[in-house]
Amino acid sequence: MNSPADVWAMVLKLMEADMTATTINTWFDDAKAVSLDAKQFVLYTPSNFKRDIILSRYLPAIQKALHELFSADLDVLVLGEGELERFTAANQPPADDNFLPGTEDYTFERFVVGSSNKMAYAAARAVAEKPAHSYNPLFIYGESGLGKTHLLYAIAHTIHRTHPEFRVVYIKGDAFTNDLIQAIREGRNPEFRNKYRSADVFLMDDVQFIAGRESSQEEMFHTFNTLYEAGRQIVFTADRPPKEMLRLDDRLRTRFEWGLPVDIQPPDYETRVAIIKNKAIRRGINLPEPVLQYIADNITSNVRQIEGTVNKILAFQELMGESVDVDTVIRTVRDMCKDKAEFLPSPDVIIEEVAKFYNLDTDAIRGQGRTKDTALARQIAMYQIRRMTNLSLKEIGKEFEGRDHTTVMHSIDRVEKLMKTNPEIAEIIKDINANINAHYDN
Ligand SMILES: Nc1ncnc2c1ncn2[C@@H]1O[C@H](COP(=O)(O)OP(=O)(O)OP(=O)(O)O)[C@@H](O)[C@H]1O
Repeated sequence: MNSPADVWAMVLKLMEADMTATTINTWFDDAKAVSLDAKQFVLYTPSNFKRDIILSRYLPAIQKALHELFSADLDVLVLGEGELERFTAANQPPADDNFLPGTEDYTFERFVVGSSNKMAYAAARAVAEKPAHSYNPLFIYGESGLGKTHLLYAIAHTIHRTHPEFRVVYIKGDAFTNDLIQAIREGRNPEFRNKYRSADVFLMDDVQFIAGRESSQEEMFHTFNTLYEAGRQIVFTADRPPKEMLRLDDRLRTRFEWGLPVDIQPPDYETRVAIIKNKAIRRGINLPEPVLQYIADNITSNVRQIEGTVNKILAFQELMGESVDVDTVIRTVRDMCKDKAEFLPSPDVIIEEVAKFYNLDTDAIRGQGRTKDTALARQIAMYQIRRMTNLSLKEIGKEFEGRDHTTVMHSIDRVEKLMKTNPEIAEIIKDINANINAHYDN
């Protein structure tokens, strides 16, 4: 079935036969199709004056065009200023739990608190217990795998339990961007807006992904204002504080800083021990003290990695049915570290991530695409492959339809220079880097 926007484009085309282009431009330039079903077609124009003219003069023409398209008589509803929000709210499908993250593991009770995360934990709890009372927005930042998503889910679950009537919207920054692109493509902008702007609690994970993306930032700005003015709770997480998001709009940056920015640091030794104990005990296993200490001493920066190690050891213990000794643990931990050191991303993944970042096709990057963006994306991809793999210049050239090794060298040179003079490029490369590494997180 065609989208309402497609149908509206066809209606305009049909009406062109009976109307001048000026008439169409004057009365329909900012009209947008809102919805279409078997009985009704809904149109919106931001001006009440235009709505009245459309209704009094052009309704029969629209109905006639629709009849030609569908061989059926459809009701036509034309919405004016302020009516769109009411219409979408009234016609919205009942709030479902799709927006609510599924996992029950991520609760406050299962979050181990230590000096590195106690501020973030306390702020998240305060927000969950009294939404929109204390910190709004709450902005939690820190490196990957330190518990930001865990806290966000915990907020979602707590509020869902205490206020089942609240609409809790959870979305990742990149999913927001994708959703927006799709909504624009399908002419579903009002639906998109309504989905996010009608939230009682709005949780956005990894908001850094919207930085540098114009339409996402624009949408976020209005979403933020609507929610904030309506007194709704907003929480963001990101891998860095707002002031370090160089490609973020200033007006968003200031808003992100309005409430409480709070960081999560890598856990200290005591917290690491507590996390390991906690994960083991929940699986009904008591790890001997030296084992705990060995893991806590050697896996230091990332809770996700600690979890991975503990899971491996517990699986081993469950399989063998006996208590693990320190030697086995040492071998497991060494293997984990060795895997890390020896792992090299593949050129395919690197090119794929650069392409995704620039919204390009991988073929365009590998091949002959000549736009400014494609050329820069290609140079960045070459630079990243050189930096992240062991490939020679010649081998890198082969990845790009057999380009010469001097071309590769010049590209890498150019990116290195750009990184020194243009902080935005340095930031973009950092982002792409993180996305590439995310493929290999365990
Ligand atoms: N303090 C903690 N207590 C218990 N588990 C934790 C703690 N911190 C993190 N974890 C666990 O570590 C894993 C990684 O955490 P999480 O996904 O929340 O990280 P993140 O900061 O959102 O990372 P990313 O930025 O990569 O999404 C999860 O399984 C989470 O439950």
